[in-house]
Amino acid sequence: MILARAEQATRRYGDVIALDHVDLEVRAGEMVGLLGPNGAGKSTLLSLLVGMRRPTSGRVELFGGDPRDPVRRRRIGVTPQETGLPPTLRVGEVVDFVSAHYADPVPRAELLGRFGLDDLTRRQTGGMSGGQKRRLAVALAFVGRPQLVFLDEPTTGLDVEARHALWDGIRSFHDEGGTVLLTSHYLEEIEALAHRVVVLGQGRVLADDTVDAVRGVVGVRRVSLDTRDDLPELAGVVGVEQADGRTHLLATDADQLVRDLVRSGVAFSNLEIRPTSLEEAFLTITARGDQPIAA
Ligand SMILES: Nc1ncnc2c1ncn2[C@@H]1O[C@H](COP(=O)(O)OP(=O)(O)OP(=O)(O)O)[C@@H](O)[C@H]1O
Repeated sequence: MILARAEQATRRYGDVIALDHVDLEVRAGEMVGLLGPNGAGKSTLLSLLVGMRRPTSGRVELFGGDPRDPVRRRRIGVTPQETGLPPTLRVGEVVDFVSAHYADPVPRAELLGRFGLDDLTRRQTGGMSGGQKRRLAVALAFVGRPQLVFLDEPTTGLDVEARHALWDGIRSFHDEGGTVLLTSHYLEEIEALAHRVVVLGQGRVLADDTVDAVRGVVGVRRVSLDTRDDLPELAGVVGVEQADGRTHLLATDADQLVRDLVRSGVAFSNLEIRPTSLEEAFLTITARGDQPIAA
């Protein structure tokens, strides 16, 4: 069952094309990661799907109908990128206020416990750390027992421990059958949580596939070596890095690169070839910009 859908959705802000004919389907039970650099259009896509903005052209659907319909919106949970919590209200009061909008909200203690906030029930939100506020903002997306949750960069500003606590909260929702669409700049976050990744670049879908497949499609390998020589122009090299006294080349065809290196007469040692991380694959895809690599 498709819970949210964009069909050829385009959104302009004046001259800026934030989304350019985007197709996306989110099915029940999925956890989908939306990846893309700053300005790729991730937040805009979420704002269309949750009914906060309308597409300039194309269609968006939530539970098979108009996302602006309050009946549909009551079945979703949202954490926007920026959250404003009333600073003088206590954490418990904020939760109670949001809960009051739903027929069967998650009990306060259970919700706060799930996100590691149970000690803070009586704290005014103005006295919370940035990370604590972020956890509360994410927790609030779950209070109405939503079927589908949209999280825009949920763990921005969190330290490692808080990030893991939040991942656990998101995972437990998903394990119980919930559906999640999340954006992130943390590529390890998508990898840790989601099986499917949609890569956006300059408003277009560059890839929509499993995390493994995206890596496979890109097929970039990291070729590392020690050399004192200047390297010649080498075909298929999409990135060069110097780190720890070694030279690292990101290559679309590592075998060919090694043959070219040997042929070039460059003196090198300690050659090592390994698969790239998702981050490297992602940078390669977005650098290619205009070439969609997967349907
Ligand atoms: N309200 C607006 N008015 C004008 N331009 C906007 C507006 N909102 C977004 N944009 C532009 O639309 C493009 C997409 O922005 P969007 O915020 O959707 O990207 P994003 O992928 O979420 O970026 P980030 O990772 O930085 O949050 C950008 O070029 C941005 O400057």
